[in-house]
Amino acid sequence: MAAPARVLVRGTGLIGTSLALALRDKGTEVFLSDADPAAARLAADLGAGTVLPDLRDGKGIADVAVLAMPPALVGEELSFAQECAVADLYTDVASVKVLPVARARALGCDLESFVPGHPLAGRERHGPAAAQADLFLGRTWALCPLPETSPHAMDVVTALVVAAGADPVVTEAATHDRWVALVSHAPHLVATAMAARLAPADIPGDALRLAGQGLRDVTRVAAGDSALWAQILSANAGPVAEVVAAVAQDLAEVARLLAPSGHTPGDVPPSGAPVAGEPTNEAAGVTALLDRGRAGVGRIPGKHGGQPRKFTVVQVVIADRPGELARLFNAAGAAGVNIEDIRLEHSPGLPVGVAELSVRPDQAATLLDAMEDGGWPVRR
Ligand SMILES: NC(=O)c1ccc[n+]([C@@H]2O[C@H](COP(=O)([O-])OP(=O)(O)OC[C@H]3O[C@@H](n4cnc5c(N)ncnc54)[C@H](O)[C@@H]3O)[C@@H](O)[C@H]2O)c1
Ligand SMILES: O=C(O)C(=O)C[C@]1(C(=O)O)C=C[C@@H](O)C=C1
Repeated sequence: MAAPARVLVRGTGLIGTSLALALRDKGTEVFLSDADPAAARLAADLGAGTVLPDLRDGKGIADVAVLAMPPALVGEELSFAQECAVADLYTDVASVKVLPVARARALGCDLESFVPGHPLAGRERHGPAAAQADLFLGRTWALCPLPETSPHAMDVVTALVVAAGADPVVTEAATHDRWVALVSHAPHLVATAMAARLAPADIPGDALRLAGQGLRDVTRVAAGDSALWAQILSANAGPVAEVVAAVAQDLAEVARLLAPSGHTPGDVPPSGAPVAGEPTNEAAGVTALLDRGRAGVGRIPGKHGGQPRKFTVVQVVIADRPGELARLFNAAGAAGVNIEDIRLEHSPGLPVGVAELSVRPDQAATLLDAMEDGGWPVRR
């Protein structure tokens, strides 16, 4: 089935605007609406569609309306959108499913036309400016039809998800929430707990200058929006608490193994105690957890191949001095290469960093040549 011809995105933040951009790429006519008019305007300025200032003026404007606001508001917004009859069918993108479904049911929404959904793709940034047209490429998108959901609604919303580049997976709302507790919500808390150790009062001197990619990988998602995550975690409290307790148990056990009784880390070991590096029962316990961890990583689909992206990333080493990025952009422009996105990997205090430039795959070789000609070290 082809992508729906007309889609209304209500809530034009990171997810709503990313979806709007992806659907526009496929020729869908997209209407944008947000409780914050500036967010809808910015999404429109980014090329995501046309602003619909008031839902009450949008009767019949879309085939599908996508609700992309925080989870606790989805029920009310579904009820309002259906009252305005803005679309034939409705879906949402909230990170939890039981709560919005219960709210929609309690409010007497029409559930035949509603397909609860959740893209398993996102970023630690929010708002329309963080949107990416290829955010959903190759990612899983959970669809949780209710007993009342019509097969037609499922077909059309599935076509929307496929048009966005994602891979639909059908599951039931409560099962979805249990699974995402393990694969998304608890991981967010674990990253947060680690990042919280980096508070200024706990950091000796310049310790963070030694931070490499490991710390960045482990803590990236902890930069997410606290208000949104507080809602997600409280809406999925039971399943998340279970996973976090199990992780805490593993960590407590390792802490116990690494700090044998009577010997706190940093002390001189008591005489007769094994010398660091000597194999011990404790080391075997730690290794067992490390092995379980390695096996777990191996089970994550796509982890090794990476997610397919629409753009090729070119890495360029740049000096940390004023005007360097401008020089880089000018050189790319002079070579006729359009930079679609940029990310800087840079450790504070170091004289160089790495600019990761996303470009269309057919422009990558030209950019690499231009960078080399300009004297920048590149990674081929
Ligand atoms: N951030 C992620 O990584 C991610 C991934 C998958 C799903 N989600 C889900 O997507 C939804 C949106 O998250 P986001 O990251 O795009 O957040 P965001 O903050 O970037 O965007 C949310 C937008 O909703 C608008 N909004 C708030 N209340 C509204 C209302 N009552 N009516 C209309 N608009 C309203 C806000 O003004 C904002 O523009 C959430 O339900 C979240 O759980 C987020
Ligand atoms: O990659 C990120 O930054 C995310 O936070 C994405 C992520 C995830 O855990 O995978 C987070 C919450 C969403 O509901 C879906 C996706």
